[in-house]
Amino acid sequence: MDLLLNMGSTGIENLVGFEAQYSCFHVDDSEVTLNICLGKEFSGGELFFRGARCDAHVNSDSQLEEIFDYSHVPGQAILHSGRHRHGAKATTSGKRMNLILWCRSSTFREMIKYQREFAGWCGECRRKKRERERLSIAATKQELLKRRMAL
Ligand SMILES: O=C(O)CCC(=O)C(=O)O
Ligand SMILES: [Fe+2]
Repeated sequence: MDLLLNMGSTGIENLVGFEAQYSCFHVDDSEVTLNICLGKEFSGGELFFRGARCDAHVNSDSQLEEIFDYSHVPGQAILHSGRHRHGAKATTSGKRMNLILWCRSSTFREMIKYQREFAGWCGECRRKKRERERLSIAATKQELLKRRMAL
């Protein structure tokens, strides 16, 4: 969500559209993806999301709270960050037709190279930052305890 909000101001200058064709786990070459379910009668084909990641962490594990599945509804669309790792499960019966629109912004791609605070949208960057803070607090507590004992 952070990524979607942050890119709002940069504008989209490039749109790529195609019919859904792959189901493997991936990130899109887009800032934002619009996935429109055109129908028809089908079962299966659920989307599964496993957390947004920057290039450095694209293969890292998912945390439990990042696991999210979505069942397509004909006539409805889903908007997601291109960096949100996802895939589509197999269609188990019928025919599913989805129109995918990749919205790209080269301005946004440049900005995230230089603006460190944008790293907050990557779940793994956030997790590592929290871990560093936890270790630093633990070390400070330990140090204070040692000093008190030495008095
Ligand atoms: O609905 C699908 O089969 C493709 C899903 C996908 O890759 C996307 O929404 O970006
Ligand atoms: Fe995709």
